[in-house]
Amino acid sequence: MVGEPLNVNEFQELAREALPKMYNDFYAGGAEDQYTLKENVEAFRRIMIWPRILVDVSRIDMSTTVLGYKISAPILIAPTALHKLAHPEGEVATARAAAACKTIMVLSFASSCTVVEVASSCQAVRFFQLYVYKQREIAAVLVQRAERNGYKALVLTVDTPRLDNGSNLAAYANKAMDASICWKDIEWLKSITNLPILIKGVLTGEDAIKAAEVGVAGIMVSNHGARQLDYTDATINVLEEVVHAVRGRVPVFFDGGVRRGTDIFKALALGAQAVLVGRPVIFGLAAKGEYGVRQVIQMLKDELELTMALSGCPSVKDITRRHVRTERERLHAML
Ligand SMILES: Cc1cc2nc3c(=O)[nH]c(=O)nc-3n(C[C@H](O)[C@H](O)[C@H](O)COP(=O)(O)O)c2cc1C
Ligand SMILES: CCCCCCC(=O)C(=O)O
Repeated sequence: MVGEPLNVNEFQELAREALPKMYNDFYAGGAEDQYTLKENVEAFRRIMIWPRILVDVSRIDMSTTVLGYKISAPILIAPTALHKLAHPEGEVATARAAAACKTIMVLSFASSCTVVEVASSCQAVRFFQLYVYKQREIAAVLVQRAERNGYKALVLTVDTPRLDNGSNLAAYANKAMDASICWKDIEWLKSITNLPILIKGVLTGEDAIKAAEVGVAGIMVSNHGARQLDYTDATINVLEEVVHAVRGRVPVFFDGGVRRGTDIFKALALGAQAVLVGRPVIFGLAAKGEYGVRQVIQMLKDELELTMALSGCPSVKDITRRHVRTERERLHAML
């Protein structure tokens, strides 16, 4: 590739050129046939935007709040493992980019920089993503360390009772992590922390209702970037079911396949409070370190701002369900 990347997708090619094949495969790949990996992106393309005209869009305000923390735009950094494979500065560089962009980074449990290194690298709101060891006392130590170091929420990832990529990391995780975790364990987690708990990996209305009932502070609709169970539906296709089931009791966040500002607009229109971005951040980091992550987030912000202006939405609150039509709705309208 020659020249500067023009959009987030072009960072994937830059990362492929920069990384050893094994690392790139780890970051870019999905589970098995990679059907859901493709669908996470493709499903966005089947949702159309219905713009409104003659609205004053001379000023666009993308800011929003997540668990009470103000951020510049509804775009968070998803937890992803092992950033030092992408760049020697690893998660510290990603955290600095998040701070510069005034957004929140969710630090992966499998971070290659320590919780303390990342916390002391810059001022920003950070959340900590958790997998639970069979030895619960280790989980308690990790949670309390995150709390002591100023992380503001726990993100419990629940779609990984087993990891599915055949790597040594997966073998280790399968041995060490607790596949018996179930709904009652949310009570246990609440008993060892004062932090709000978000649950990541919800894909059905039924589970969203249970999550709201056990008192989580937020729900993340996610299929783990299509790295776990192949042939789950694209996350954008299940978002609305979750939003309806939750009935506003807790905020719903979204990830999977977000590559354009229009994708973010569509997710917000379907009820997400904010989106999280996984691979594009790693691709930015691999291509250009901290600056690359900043560029990726800035591109998404610029695209979202343009989409809002052209759709007649001066603030994120103005983005409504009426601003998008799903494929099903368009087919239905033909009858
Ligand atoms: C290389 C890689 C590593 C990941 N590691 C984690 C992890 O450690 N914890 C976790 O909860 N999710 C992990 N995820 C899933 C992301 O948090 C997120 O759900 C997903 O990447 C979103 O999809 P996207 O990559 O299409 O944006 C990982 C994803 C990738 C691509
Ligand atoms: C104990 C390490 C677990 C690493 C899991 C990384 C991950 O979630 C991924 O998708 O890769």
